[in-house]
Amino acid sequence: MASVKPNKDRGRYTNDLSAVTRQAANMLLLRPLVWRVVKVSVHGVDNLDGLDGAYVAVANHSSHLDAPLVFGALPKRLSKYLATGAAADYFFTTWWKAITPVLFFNAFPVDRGKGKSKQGARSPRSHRGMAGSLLTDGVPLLIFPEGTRSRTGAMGTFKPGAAALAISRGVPVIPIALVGAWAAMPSEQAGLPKGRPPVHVAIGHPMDPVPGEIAHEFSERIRRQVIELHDQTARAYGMPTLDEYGRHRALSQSSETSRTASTGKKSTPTNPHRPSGGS
Ligand SMILES: CCCCCCCCCCCCCCCC(=O)OC[C@@H](O)COP(=O)(O)O
Repeated sequence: MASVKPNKDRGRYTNDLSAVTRQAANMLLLRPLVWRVVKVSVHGVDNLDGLDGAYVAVANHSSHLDAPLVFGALPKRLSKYLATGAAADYFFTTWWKAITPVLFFNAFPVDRGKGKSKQGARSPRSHRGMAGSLLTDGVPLLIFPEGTRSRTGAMGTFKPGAAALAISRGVPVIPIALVGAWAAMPSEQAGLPKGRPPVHVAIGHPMDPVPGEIAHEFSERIRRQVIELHDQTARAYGMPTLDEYGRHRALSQSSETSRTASTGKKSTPTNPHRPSGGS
């Protein structure tokens, strides 16, 4: 059963001193670093005029730049207490892996059903209820509903949890599309982006569930809105749309199938925005 103890475990997410320190660390350290290694353009901040109180921000996930991009793009009044859902099996296995997401992004653990459950350790399902409790406390959430970074640039399916949370707590969803983040820093790349590639953060109008809408339906509507924001921006700046990434993946898969059949060797996905043979 859930082992979240309300005040002990959640107090730090609403702590004022932590919030001010986090904002300063983001504004003075991480934002300048990220804005230096990629050329960031933010669109649609006006769509958030008048938005107050808790919300769920939902974005496509393609790189480790994604959380810093969202924190750096949102107005300060909205990012102050923002807490980011981070994979428990990836970021919360040791204190040193948790330190960056917790200090900069107010991260809370999300279970993906992965990871080993050692005796005495938290089970892979022990953080259930945490996100809902934070929203109830008035803490806005940043959730990447794909649950994993894109390996190809295309967008994956959305888990309906973010939509379900917004419905159950009666808060709006802010749809956000991150364009160019995969090309800038794909998951297999160890270092920082090279050549200051362009990245766009497109923020949409807050979305409310319509009466009677169930989580899967709302989630699908949010996903379509993220795709729309992504592709409108991508077309405007001559960058690949999600469909183009999807087609490229399909082509690579079919050419890989024929290559594997003839050579027995496997290849990794290529980046349609990079010269072939580039690192
Ligand atoms: C300029 C470089 C700046 C680098 C900052 C690094 C900060 C990384 C912390 C981000 C924490 C946000 C959590 C994102 C949501 C999440 O946890 O997604 C899972 C993946 O992510 C890792 O799993 P996977 O994609 O499956 O390998």
